[in-house]
Amino acid sequence: MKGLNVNEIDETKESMLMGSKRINLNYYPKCPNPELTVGVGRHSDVSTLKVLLQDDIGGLYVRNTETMKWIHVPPISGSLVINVGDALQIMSNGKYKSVEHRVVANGSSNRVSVPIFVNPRPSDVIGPLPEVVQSGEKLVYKNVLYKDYVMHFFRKAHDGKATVEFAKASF
Ligand SMILES: O=C(O)CCC(=O)C(=O)O
Ligand SMILES: [Fe+2]
Repeated sequence: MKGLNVNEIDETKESMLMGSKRINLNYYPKCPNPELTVGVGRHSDVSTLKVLLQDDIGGLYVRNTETMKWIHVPPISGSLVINVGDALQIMSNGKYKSVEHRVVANGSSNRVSVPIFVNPRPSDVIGPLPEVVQSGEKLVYKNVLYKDYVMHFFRKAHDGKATVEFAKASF
């Protein structure tokens, strides 16, 4: 938060940054032809942050934004993978970028993943934090009701980093 000029987290900010949590339970049965199927299609998470305890199976890929190449996250059992999500991209006015990722099933093992999503509350209106834009920088994102943002994400198929366009400022 220091990198965003935020030195104090009051109740409103606490709610916007971490007012609700969600846990997903993902099961990827072993798949004889992983290249012919989709584990989880490419997307960014709608959360502020996501925390995922790793096992030794692997299958999570993240996208390098410069080369656009997919990088396999090395499965280090017991380590935590922490992803920036769209809510933090919006609140940081684009300084922190949510990571595009996808999941490929494994050819020889079943895999279970249990990501923990730390989110704003559904009733929070999120937008670039005042501390981030106090120097007068251009607003890249507008204020959106977080519930509307999440509904927009779930109404469509996964489509990479397109969800965050919903919160793009249009002026
Ligand atoms: O299973 C994984 O490694 C990640 C799953 C995921 O991206 C998600 O649940 O949003
Ligand atoms: Fe995800």
